[in-house]
Amino acid sequence: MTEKIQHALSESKTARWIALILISSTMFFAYFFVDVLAPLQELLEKSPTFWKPEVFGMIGGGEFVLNVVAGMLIISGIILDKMGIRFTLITAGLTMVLGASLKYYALTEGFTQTALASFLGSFISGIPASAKLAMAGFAIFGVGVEMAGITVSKTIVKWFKGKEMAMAMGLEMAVARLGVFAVFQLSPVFAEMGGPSKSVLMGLIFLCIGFMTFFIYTFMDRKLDKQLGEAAQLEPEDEFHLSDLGKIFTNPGFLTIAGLCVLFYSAIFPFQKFATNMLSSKLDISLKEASAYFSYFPIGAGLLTPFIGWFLDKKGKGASVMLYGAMLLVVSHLIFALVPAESFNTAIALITIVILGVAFSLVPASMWPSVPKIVEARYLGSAYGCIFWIQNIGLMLVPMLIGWSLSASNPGVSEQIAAGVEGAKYNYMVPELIFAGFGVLAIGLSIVLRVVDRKKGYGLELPNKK
Ligand SMILES: C[C@H](NC(=O)[C@@H](N)CCCCN)C(=O)O
Repeated sequence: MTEKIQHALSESKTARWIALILISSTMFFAYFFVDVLAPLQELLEKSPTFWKPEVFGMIGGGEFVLNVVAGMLIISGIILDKMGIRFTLITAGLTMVLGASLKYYALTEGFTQTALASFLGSFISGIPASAKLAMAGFAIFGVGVEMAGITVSKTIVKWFKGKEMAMAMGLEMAVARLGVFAVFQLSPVFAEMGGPSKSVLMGLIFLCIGFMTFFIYTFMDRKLDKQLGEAAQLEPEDEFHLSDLGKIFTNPGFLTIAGLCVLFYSAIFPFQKFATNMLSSKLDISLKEASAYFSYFPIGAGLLTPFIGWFLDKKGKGASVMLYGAMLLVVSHLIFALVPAESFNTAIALITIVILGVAFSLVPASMWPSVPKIVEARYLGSAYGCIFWIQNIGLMLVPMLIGWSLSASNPGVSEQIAAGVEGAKYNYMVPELIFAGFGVLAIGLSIVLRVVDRKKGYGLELPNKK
């Protein structure tokens, strides 16, 4: 058995990194598709789609609906543990392509002529038929992309456990964040060639390439399992059972990390949706300029993440790194909230974005490689699924909370903006204080995590590399 493991494909550095490149490429295309409409809000408000900002926001949240409400993320985790990595990667890839195709079809001219369009337009008239179908497609895509996310995490653990695990996870996230950067640069260019549907079509084509890289990876996965032979086969008592969900939800380490995850990411991903407008209001610059400043946030954070991962593999200190990340999160949101617009300038904005970017590298780099240390391998997929599920609840609800708080703390401003009043803009102090509040709670949970780690001996402060 030991000999088999010694000769396994995963012991070859080249093979491990090729496996990582293949699965990370899919995540690049997947994250590209997630935000493909984000830079096109203004275009979509016009003919032929006529999507109002609320409709646009609702479609953004649609990504998480099936995962949260129908519990699809928990089901995805169970599928992963029961059916294995290859089956789940293919299912996730096909689900993403199916959902993306529906979203594309919703934006085509052909769809407007169909009976389905007439039917979808016959109820809730405030939401156009195209938006309803696009939201359904995005919800299906959302199931696929989150299923892909948990499967990729489990795959990295399979190849890199005891080796460069955190660095590999950091690199995968870096590649995914490059996808976000790429879409902010390219989607407007594609839209200039043929409207939003062209951008979505390009995103769909990219996803098909991503499906191919997942597919190619499955051959490596099969080979690795074959080489490991019975070493890879679980004993009957090692198989996943539904009752393991109970073990996950009563594990104090899991509960603390899941709480930390929802609080931290609620102050990052929903913030990304409002950041351009916030910077443009506070710095009194155009949306285009503000968006250009902010596009460096995901790429900067992404580039730093593998280095933090490398440090965690060598030196450990994962739980402490999560605490420092939460602290930086609070500092940056407090600067955005409390520095008055008169004193806020480009330099302060950039420094604050850098601080937030560092937080966005520290926490993900240390959080995801910590999960295999707190749960057993046989239900690792379900544990990732459950954490993502809890996180998705926040990602679905927080944008609504922020939108509501923005309107409530700026009475009459949206009407002025709609009426084209010169100089009308939002003050983001209250939403920013809410984001900072999530950070304060995350600091509290990071401290709890260090205590739980010491008590239970998870080894979160130990290096990953043996
Ligand atoms: C690895 C981690 N991914 C997630 O947290 C996903 N559940 C959410 C992705 C949302 C994309 N709009 C990450 O990217 O840090």
